[in-house]
Amino acid sequence: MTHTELSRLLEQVIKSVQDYPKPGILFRDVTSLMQDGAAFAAVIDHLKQHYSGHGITKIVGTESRGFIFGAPLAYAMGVAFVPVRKPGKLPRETIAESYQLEYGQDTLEIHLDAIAPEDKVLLVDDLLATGGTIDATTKLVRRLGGQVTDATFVVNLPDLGGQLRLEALGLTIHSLVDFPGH
Ligand SMILES: O=P(O)(O)OC[C@H]1O[C@H](OP(=O)(O)OP(=O)(O)O)[C@H](O)[C@@H]1O
Ligand SMILES: Nc1ncnc2[nH]cnc12
Repeated sequence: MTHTELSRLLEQVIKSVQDYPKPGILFRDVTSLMQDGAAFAAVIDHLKQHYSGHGITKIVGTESRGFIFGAPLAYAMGVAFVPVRKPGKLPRETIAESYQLEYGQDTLEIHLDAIAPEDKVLLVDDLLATGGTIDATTKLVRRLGGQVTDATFVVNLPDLGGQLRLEALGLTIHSLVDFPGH
């Protein structure tokens, strides 16, 4: 399946919910994509192919929807998966970064021993909005000495500016479908 064909499929299977979780937010719901096994597999297969030969050693996925795409991609690529979690969820020693969301503020944590300096890390999340989540995740991985050059998303909301924000951090962004507006 080409990137264009996959984009068209994702436009059809990802449902939109007006005013969730707050008035004014148009929520792009990837659970409707996961309910379609062929579409879910097409996403993972595409990303595996896209990143083959990039020398990726670890995938970092951000709680919670980043786990849904990051873990199967890590399995498919035969590399490690590292979860970045919301506060107080990781049992061993962590470092933390706070960030702004489209609809709130939060903190993310990573285990101190999860990244080694030689690691080449791919960041995975379901959706790119303002970029705050992956900005914070990039900082966590870089503080541990990991190399981060790429981040991938199923959905990009280009009008929220996340892609430009992450490109300013030196990341190359690959996303599968763009939805205009907020
Ligand atoms: O680009 P940003 O403006 O940071 O927004 C995108 C982030 O927001 C959502 O996660 P959320 O924090 O709602 O958590 P969830 O995955 O646990 O639902 C989404 O899954 C991304 O991680
Ligand atoms: N509009 C949106 N839809 C789904 N998840 C989101 N995370 C941040 N903004 C979002």
